[in-house]
Amino acid sequence: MQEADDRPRTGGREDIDIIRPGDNEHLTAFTDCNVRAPKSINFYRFPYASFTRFRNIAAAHRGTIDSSWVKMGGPAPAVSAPDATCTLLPLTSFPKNKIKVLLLENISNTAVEMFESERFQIETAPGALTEAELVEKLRDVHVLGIRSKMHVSAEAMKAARRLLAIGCFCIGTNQVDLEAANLRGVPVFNAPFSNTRSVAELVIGEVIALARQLGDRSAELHRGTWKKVAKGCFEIRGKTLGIVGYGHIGSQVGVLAEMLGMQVKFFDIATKMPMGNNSAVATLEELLAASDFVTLHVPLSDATTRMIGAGQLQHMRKGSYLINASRGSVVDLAALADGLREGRIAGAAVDVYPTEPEKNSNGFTTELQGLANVILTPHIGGSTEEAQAAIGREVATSLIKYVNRGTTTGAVNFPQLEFPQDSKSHRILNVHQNVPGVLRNVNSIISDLDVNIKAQVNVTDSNIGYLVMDLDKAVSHEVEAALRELPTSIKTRILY
Ligand SMILES: NC(=O)c1ccc[n+]([C@@H]2O[C@H](COP(=O)([O-])OP(=O)(O)OC[C@H]3O[C@@H](n4cnc5c(N)ncnc54)[C@H](O)[C@@H]3O)[C@@H](O)[C@H]2O)c1
Ligand SMILES: O=C(O)CC[C@@H](O)C(=O)O
Repeated sequence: MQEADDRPRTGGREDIDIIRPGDNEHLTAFTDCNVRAPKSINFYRFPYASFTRFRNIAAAHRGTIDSSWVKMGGPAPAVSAPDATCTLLPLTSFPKNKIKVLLLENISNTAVEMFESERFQIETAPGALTEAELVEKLRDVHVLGIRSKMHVSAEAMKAARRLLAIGCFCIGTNQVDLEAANLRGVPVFNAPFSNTRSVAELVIGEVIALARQLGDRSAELHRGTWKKVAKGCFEIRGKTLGIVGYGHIGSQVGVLAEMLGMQVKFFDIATKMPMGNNSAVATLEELLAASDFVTLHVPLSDATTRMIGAGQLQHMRKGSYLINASRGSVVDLAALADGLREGRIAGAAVDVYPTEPEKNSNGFTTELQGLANVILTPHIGGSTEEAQAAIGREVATSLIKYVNRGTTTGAVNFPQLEFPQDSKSHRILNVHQNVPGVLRNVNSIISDLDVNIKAQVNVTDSNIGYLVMDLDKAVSHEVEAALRELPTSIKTRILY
């Protein structure tokens, strides 16, 4: 939502002309701010002027009064001490302080501060919610922010009548029913590479830790057992690292591993440019058979669910290691536990699990607990201060740009659109079913109303179309109302 040119103008220490004191009230108000960017009005109350009246004036200016400033009753204060200060918001099509943002799972303060500076209402919670709790919360939420735990189902979205957008403050978006969101006109944003380096560094650390059995040695000493051994411990120099999924994280791991003297091979379903001396292999089986360490960096999909099971573990070299920091369901953990017990797999580092606790305080069990040379971490691949701050900034920026301007660049389930808006026009955003005849109907509304369109862009995917129109302020509300009525319309908004 953005400032309109025709918002109430106030000048430096000038009376505000909409204030008309009643017969028995003497109320003056003026602002200390300049004409182009008014920020606040100070109210000076004389006998009989009521707080309600202040509030009404503030509301007329799309402002909010900080009530702690209000001193009711008593003698008129000196002019230098205002009774109340009304903070002005820019006049928008939907007041920003009515936009409700729900942020779950300990989302970084960087994001919270960005939403605060937009004056959105923010509610935060440290963990994920149950589906029933989410449904209840989503009733009046406009923007939902989650990380990897909160599952957002089609059912939960049904109740979310006001939901404009979802932000996944992470890379993975498998926790959201993306198609249901698309069909409801709700774009989903993520941070595709803000935690890439953090995951890659964790994986490199784990390669060394597994090769030297660091987890076990450390645990033994914590228990008071001194066990100085070289058997079964190796340098990683010259060993082969096999990377499954050579995207952002996989390729970064490949670069770092090569710097440490490893040979790097990768398998990806897409053709990828190898970094440095990394080389592609044609099949997963070939990769598994050629690697001393196998690390998984695929997204969760039908094809990757249980992509490493008993059969694939049989293809791995005897005494090799497996690292999974992708998604829990990519590996059959029972089969991995068997492989580890039998000694075919010499060690594993696992960061992600098919089922993970919703909150930090909840208990956790896995079939891998108690096995030798197994490093278990609680889904911390992206959990560094650097990554969380960068993710907070990136996803909050996308959400704010969508709320304020309708920009969908970076949305993972939505037609992509971004173009600047001329401040003299209003912008209408219309998400509609992608069926024949929609644009004909839109254009007939426009020609009936004799509207001057300044810009019109329609982008589509297989389900929906996203139409953005900048047009004359004088007719924008009529056009918006007519578009809303079209049976093909899913969501229609107006911005100014
Ligand atoms: N542990 C953590 O904290 C953590 C942090 C970030 C990301 N992740 C997970 O890591 C995954 C990968 O992240 P990324 O940024 O590298 O994603 P990416 O999209 O950049 O790369 C994924 C790669 O996997 C490939 N791929 C997809 N399906 C495949 C298949 N069946 N076989 C082989 N290759 C396949 C893709 O072509 C792509 O190159 C994310 O989807 C997320 O689930 C985990
Ligand atoms: O921090 C998280 O919750 C998720 C991290 C990771 O799995 C991701 O998808 O980015």
